[in-house]
Amino acid sequence: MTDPNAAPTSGAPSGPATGTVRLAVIPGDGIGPEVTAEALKVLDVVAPAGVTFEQTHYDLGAERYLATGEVLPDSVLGEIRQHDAILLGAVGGKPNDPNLPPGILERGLLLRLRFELDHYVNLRPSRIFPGVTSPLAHPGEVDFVVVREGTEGPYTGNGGALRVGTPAEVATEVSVNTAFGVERVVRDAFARAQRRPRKKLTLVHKTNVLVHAGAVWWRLTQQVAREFPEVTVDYMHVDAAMIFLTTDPARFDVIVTDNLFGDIVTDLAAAITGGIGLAASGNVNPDRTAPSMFEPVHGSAPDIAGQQKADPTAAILSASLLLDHLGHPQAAAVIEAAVIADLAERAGSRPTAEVGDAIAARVGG
Ligand SMILES: NC(=O)c1ccc[n+]([C@@H]2O[C@H](COP(=O)([O-])OP(=O)(O)OC[C@H]3O[C@@H](n4cnc5c(N)ncnc54)[C@H](O)[C@@H]3O)[C@@H](O)[C@H]2O)c1
Ligand SMILES: CC(C)[C@H](C(=O)O)[C@@H](O)C(=O)O
Ligand SMILES: [Mg+2]
Repeated sequence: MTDPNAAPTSGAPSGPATGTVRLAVIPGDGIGPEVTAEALKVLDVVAPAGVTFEQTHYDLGAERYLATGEVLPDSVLGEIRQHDAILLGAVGGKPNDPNLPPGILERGLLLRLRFELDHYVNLRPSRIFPGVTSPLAHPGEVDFVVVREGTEGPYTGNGGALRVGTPAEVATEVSVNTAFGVERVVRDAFARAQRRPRKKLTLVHKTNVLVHAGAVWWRLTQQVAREFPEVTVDYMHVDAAMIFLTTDPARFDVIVTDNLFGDIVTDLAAAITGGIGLAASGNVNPDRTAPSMFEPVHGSAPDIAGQQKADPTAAILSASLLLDHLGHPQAAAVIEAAVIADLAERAGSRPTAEVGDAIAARVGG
């Protein structure tokens, strides 16, 4: 999916990657390998002139953990760091799978990659493509992007538990919000809003209750807004945002929000724009100090894994975001156009590989 916001200031390529693009591929668990195979199929046929992808596949995920106890060895992280970009399928087992310690793959693998590679912009575009049915009766023209903070909030692991298993148990999961972290993601979101036709930014938070974190977000949003006088700034409490996302999603242009709110907002955004199988994302390091990582918003979907029931469109659109990030907007647009054409003609469900074949054929043809 073409990032309509690629810009020279933030989140944008410093120049097209030519020659060999080193791509780290982490298919992961459940439907991850199934959808990743289709994204790679499409990347194969779209490879922009003069560019070849040199893929390194990493068998990180539940199987490796269960066989070896390894989640993300430092040496592997070091190797991944040497790549130009990462394509990830999904990781994790069944929710509350007794064979996997809670969060072992989510925290130990996925979040570790996002944190160590400084993916502070978690970019999640939402759009209702022509021909796609939204569960909303009158969704209107929906085309917004969520800029979810990716390295802070309640995700940092700043917490603990006391007297576990007793009636006096206490558990904390502290939300970390640094001025540095908030300001940089807010500035990135403003820059994206500035480049979009509607030039509107909505801060989504809960400043009426989370008063400390909320104050940092609110103040820095106001402050950074002065650098972007053309951008209209709106604010919405996250609970009210859930109302408007379902009653009038067309009002949103760029949403900026913290890590946890962004996680929740983007699953709803996916649902109202045709389903989780269509929702793409980029974990972007706008400063390019490490490779960015592209992945569908969805998880490993253990309930449909191994059955060729997964929709690979989100993974394919994530590959499009990847190309755009690497400085190939035209190739990215070709993939997006192929997806749009395929979506317009979809009738009934098709096996995962058939969807990939159909999109790859449009891209190649
Ligand atoms: N980025 C990631 O790797 C990521 C993201 C979310 C969840 N997870 C992990 O995935 C596992 C399952 O989590 P969950 O069930 O909460 O969320 P999920 O996104 O895997 O699945 C939610 C529902 O959406 C459906 N679904 C998901 N992707 C689909 C697709 N491409 N096509 C059609 N239907 C699709 C599933 O069948 C399921 O009914 C957990 O271990 C969770 O931690 C990983
Ligand atoms: C699996 C989990 C760590 C992850 C998140 O919460 O960010 C997922 O839900 C997502 O949306 O990518
Ligand atoms: Mg999520």
